Amino acid sequence: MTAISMTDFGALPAVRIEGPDGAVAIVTLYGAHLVSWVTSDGQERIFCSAKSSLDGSRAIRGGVPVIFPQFAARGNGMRHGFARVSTWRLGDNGDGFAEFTLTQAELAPGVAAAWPHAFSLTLRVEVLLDELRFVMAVRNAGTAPFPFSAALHSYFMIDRLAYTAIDGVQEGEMLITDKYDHIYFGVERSIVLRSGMGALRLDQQGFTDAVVWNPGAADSAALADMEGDEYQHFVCIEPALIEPVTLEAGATWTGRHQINVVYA
Ligand SMILES: O=P(O)(O)OC[C@H]1O[C@@H](O)[C@H](O)[C@@H](O)[C@@H]1O
Repeated sequence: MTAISMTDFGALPAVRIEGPDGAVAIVTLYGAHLVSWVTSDGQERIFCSAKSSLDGSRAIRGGVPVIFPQFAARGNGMRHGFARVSTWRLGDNGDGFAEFTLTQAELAPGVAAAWPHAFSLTLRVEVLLDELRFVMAVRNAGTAPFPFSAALHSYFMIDRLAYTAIDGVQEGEMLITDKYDHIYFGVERSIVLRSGMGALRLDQQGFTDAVVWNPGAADSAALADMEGDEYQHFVCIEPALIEPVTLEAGATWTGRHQINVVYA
């Protein structure tokens, strides 16, 4: 059985997507936020903080936040955009996949007034054999162009930072021991994340850049929604479109991200 069903994650309504090999992903309607991906070997691959709000009062800390239409504080709007704090609608769905949609109509009135563009955002989440696949599409449904940035701010679970290496973002293997926050522009290769929990291969199309982030001990202690040494147990590797792209009226931009389990 590879169907989808409704569930809860904390106080948030969510969609459970089961793949052909028994892998399961959970996506909350709040943010179209993937909060869990358990592969067929029973291993959780995605980090979510034990202190995260799970009631829609603020963005979820962990999972795969959808960043749109602004990256971080690079603009005058809401930090990392409004998509992660808006409630999306469940759209087309079937065996092993679900699509989520957000348009101007779903936005809180203040948010819609601050970003007055007719848009349609779709996120397709598909659970395949040892693979998680995202397709994010932004459509300009209005009559004038608008600029946007986008990212899938993926928090990957690792056992410890010290046992973790990232390949494919720079020359040679990259190691993180504490705070790290860097944008790699023009990523063209597969990225491989290796940790004591095995390896994941990350591929992206449409997203031109990748952000690698970990808050380290000091910044993590300052985050109200992260506890203790949790920063040791994730690394964010985010397919991103950092420099705003102008989308013409009627046009659609598509970004894709595939995460594959790599067996040695
Ligand atoms: O705390 P937020 O808004 O979820 O942002 C987390 C991090 O997101 C990353 O994408 C940024 O590069 C970091 O600078 C930022 O701290």
